[in-house]
Amino acid sequence: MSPKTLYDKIWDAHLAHEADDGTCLLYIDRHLVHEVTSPQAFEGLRMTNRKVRAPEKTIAVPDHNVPTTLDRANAATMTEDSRVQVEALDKNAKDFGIHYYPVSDVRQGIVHIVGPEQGWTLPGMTVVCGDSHTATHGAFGALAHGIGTSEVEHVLATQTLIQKKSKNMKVEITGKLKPGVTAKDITMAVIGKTGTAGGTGFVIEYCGEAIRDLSMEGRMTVCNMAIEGGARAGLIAPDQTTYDYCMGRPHAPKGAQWEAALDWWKTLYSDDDAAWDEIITIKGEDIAPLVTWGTSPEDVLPITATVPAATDFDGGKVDAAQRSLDYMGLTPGMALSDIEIDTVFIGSCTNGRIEDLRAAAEVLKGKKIKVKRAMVVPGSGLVRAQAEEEGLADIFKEAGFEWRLAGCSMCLAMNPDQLKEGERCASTSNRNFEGRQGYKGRTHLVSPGMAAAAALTGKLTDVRDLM
Ligand SMILES: CC(C)[C@H](C(=O)O)[C@@H](O)C(=O)O
Ligand code: SF4
Repeated sequence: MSPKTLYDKIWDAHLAHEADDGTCLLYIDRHLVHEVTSPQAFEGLRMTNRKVRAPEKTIAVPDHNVPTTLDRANAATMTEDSRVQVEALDKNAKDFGIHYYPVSDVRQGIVHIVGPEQGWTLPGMTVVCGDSHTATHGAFGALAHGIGTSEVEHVLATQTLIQKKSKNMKVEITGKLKPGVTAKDITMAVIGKTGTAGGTGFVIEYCGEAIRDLSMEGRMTVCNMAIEGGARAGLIAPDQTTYDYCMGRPHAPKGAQWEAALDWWKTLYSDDDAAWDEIITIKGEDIAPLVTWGTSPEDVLPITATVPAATDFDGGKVDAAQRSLDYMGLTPGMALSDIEIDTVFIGSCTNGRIEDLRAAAEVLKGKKIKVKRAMVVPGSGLVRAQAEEEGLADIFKEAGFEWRLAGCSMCLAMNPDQLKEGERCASTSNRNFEGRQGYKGRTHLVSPGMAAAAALTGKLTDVRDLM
């Protein structure tokens, strides 16, 4: 047998049909659904009198539009558009008989946090969702693709996805990370190196000692941002860390089925002599705590650096860099650590898991924030409950953070949590595009520890100075 990458193995195991032009039909094991990209898909089924092909493999949860304040059960806190989308999901879930975690359920949260938490996402699976950050699930060694609304309809109706095979890229992070450096810094460092288009046409497998050393939470953070690097998916081969995370989850296999699953999962790695179309290597010890200065996730610099000048960039990027600097209101040459922040957001499918909250709480313990507004939005109701049990919620509240209910929140301006014009935010989310967190809002992407540090000083701050 010819050697294969992990991607090749999962692909081959799910290939239902291949046409002469290379167009393939992949079988889909899990279809995750949220309120924004699904209403028309369900409407399409209704209009043609079709059912959901595999309701037992289809899981829905509202997350993007839902308010995160304690009074959210009161629909008046939602805009009309949001209310319509969430109500449509309530109805569609019921009418089509799919698994559903409504807003009132403690298990509700961001779809990419709920799926793994409930044991829906498992190694070797194909996972899709009408959402680009579906890449997150690759942390389990699952082939996870973000899809568009017409594809959502196709998967609902057929449980298959039309795809062309991507190329294989290996991203190796060698050695150990330095203190204060996290999974978020790894994934930002990769995008800083490859650029937002570097992954185009590829599925990336992350490997190396620094990746192996990460918890599942950290691995999800890394794969989450594969999409910001342009990749079709991100993957990490499953190992004992993965099995330990999955074991005992509500929808993970049990008993003999667990043993059988484990036998298959243990075959899920890239063979030593597998062929790679591209290989990128970064030394773990070279990665510093990073921040973004511009309006693209590739605009990363170590917190110890200064704001660049547009002329520092190659011809093609000069105009974009100037526009970024103007939008962000920054002067070249100023220290990144002198940039004043008015809002801090800790949450999102990148960094809204329990370990992220622990990392932020560690920095905040016994201290008070200096920023105007800071909020922690746990990625799910269960993350929230666990953080309360561990005393993290008290640390956040005593420091001056708002302690919210689960949802996408200020990761994107689709719900009431938004930046005002000109406001500047240190955010643990994954996109710093213009207007992403609110009209004319300014976003600096950072790790949870760095977000906490910024909250304490009122400026972008090197978390290592507070450790
Ligand atoms: C709303 C949704 C389609 C979108 C995505 O696909 O990623 C959102 O989750 C985002 O992060 O921008
Ligand atoms: S948390 Fe942000 S990135 Fe993740 S799904 Fe929600 S809006 Fe998209």
